[in-house]
Amino acid sequence: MLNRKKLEILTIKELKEEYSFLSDYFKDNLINVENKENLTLIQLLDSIDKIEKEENTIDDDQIIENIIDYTNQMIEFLGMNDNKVKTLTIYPGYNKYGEKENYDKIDVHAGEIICIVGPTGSGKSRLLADIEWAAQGDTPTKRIIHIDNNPVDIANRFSAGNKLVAQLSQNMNFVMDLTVYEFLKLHAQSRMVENDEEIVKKIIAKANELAGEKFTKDTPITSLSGGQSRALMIADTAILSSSPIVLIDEIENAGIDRKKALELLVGEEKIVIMATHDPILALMGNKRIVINNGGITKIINVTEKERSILSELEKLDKIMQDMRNKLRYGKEITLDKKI
Ligand SMILES: Nc1ncnc2c1ncn2[C@@H]1O[C@H](COP(=O)(O)OP(=O)(O)OP(=O)(O)O)[C@@H](O)[C@H]1O
Repeated sequence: MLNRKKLEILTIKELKEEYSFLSDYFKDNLINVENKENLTLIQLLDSIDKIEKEENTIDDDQIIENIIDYTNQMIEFLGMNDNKVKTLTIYPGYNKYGEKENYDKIDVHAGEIICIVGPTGSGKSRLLADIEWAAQGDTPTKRIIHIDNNPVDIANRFSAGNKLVAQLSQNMNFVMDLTVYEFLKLHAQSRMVENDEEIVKKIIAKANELAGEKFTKDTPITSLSGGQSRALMIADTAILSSSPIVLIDEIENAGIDRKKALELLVGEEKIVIMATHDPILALMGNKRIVINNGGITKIINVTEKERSILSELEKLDKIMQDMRNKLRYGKEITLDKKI
């Protein structure tokens, strides 16, 4: 989407590169951009003198509003809708013995959670890497990944700014000397969102809901605990990142409310794919992909029957969490409830 903020920052040249149809729009509407491609639209309008504006009835605000409306309608019409992914498809490759995987394809839809399970060394991280890489038969597994029924074009595969996939790994180490607020504000500005203050506040509030111990906007990011920084990155990925696909390599030991974390990510219509052996997370998923010897051997749909166990598991989990807290705060361990 184009908004006023983005329009204020991008030069005419950058605008035309991102929205090629604007070249015709400028011509048709007699906006002369020749030799002015390095200016922003606002600078260009400022450079036209008053008399010329009056003669040609040029109204800056009207022009800006029209360009934003026109661009967003064209984005919609051409199906360019920024980075929204409806379906991710995995086509079969080969296991470590060179045997073909036995399935036609696996479709994953926006808002779904997929878990990857399998013994140590079986190839879970490899599958995550295939997805991150948008593999085109060019990885050891020879799998092919399609996004919205098409291979990912080369620019998108390697572009840093427009990443399809956000990767949340177990270790988050910040080295920048910034407060939480400054860090998020920078990210919000780089994404050119209009209401950055509001978004930064929302991310901090959500991250604090996920993290055990609260932090403030003035906390330096280098002094966040492991759980707090992970909570911050999850909230940031859910709310601010444009990446429609989120890959998570093990979330269970992160010291955060993992159920809320997943709900937050999926609530934003992301596709979440994670390697996990945590039964609570697995039951929150829609499907489980089972891997053995480098190959996908089974795809299990989580049934209502399986999911009905979730509330029991959550009760057990709460007992464990309470015990952990007792340990943490130096209390005696007691079992308050009957299991
Ligand atoms: N189909 C395959 N063909 C060839 N090599 C493969 C295949 N699948 C996985 N491998 C390789 O096997 C090794 C182990 O795989 P990987 O690290 O993905 O396992 P994992 O299940 O994530 O293990 P862990 O649970 O210990 O983290 C890696 O070097 C990986 O590249």
